[in-house]
Amino acid sequence: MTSAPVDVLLRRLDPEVPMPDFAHPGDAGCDLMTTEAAELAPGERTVLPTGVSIALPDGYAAFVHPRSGLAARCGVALVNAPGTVDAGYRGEIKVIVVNLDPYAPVRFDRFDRVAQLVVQRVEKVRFHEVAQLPGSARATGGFGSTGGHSASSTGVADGFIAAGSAGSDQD
Ligand SMILES: O=c1ccn([C@H]2C[C@H](O)[C@@H](COP(=O)(O)OP(=O)(O)OP(=O)(O)O)O2)c(=O)[nH]1
Ligand SMILES: [Mg+2]
Repeated sequence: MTSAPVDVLLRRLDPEVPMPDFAHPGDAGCDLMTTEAAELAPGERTVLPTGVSIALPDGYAAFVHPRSGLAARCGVALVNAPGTVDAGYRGEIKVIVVNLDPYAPVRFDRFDRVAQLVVQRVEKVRFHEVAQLPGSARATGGFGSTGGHSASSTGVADGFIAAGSAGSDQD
């Protein structure tokens, strides 16, 4: 059984940009296109405009995800993946791309599909401060506490995580 689609208002800021579309029934994401051509050197990043803005219903958010084909073929990633589009955001949806290929530049032409947008229901949350959290089987274990992999990066193994990055383990 398929559920009824969620209605999302969409404004085209570029009159020539095609409407976002789902390639197949059941696809989670619809592709976002860049309205500006760009070329990125290895390691370079930029913010690409998509020519669309949306109004999501209350209780929803949209997430800007990478496209796996671009990632596999060209090493293109989204710096903030997944980007979060808040229900109240009325500005142009933008895509923050980075060329992770160490050697080859990557070129985007106008209307190339650069990312995909996934609309999801999100819970409303209220925080209640407590002195102690209820116990759980995992407790404070994380960051590889269950083992099962042998990969290691010199930086992390030697403790060279930049000061100010997340990761203090308070309980
Ligand atoms: O990939 C993205 C991520 C965000 N946005 C837009 C929609 C989102 O609602 C707004 C703010 O995003 P976010 O909260 O991630 O950025 P911030 O740096 O926290 O900005 P702000 O202080 O405006 O919340 O920017 C995009 O267009 N593309
Ligand atoms: Mg924010």
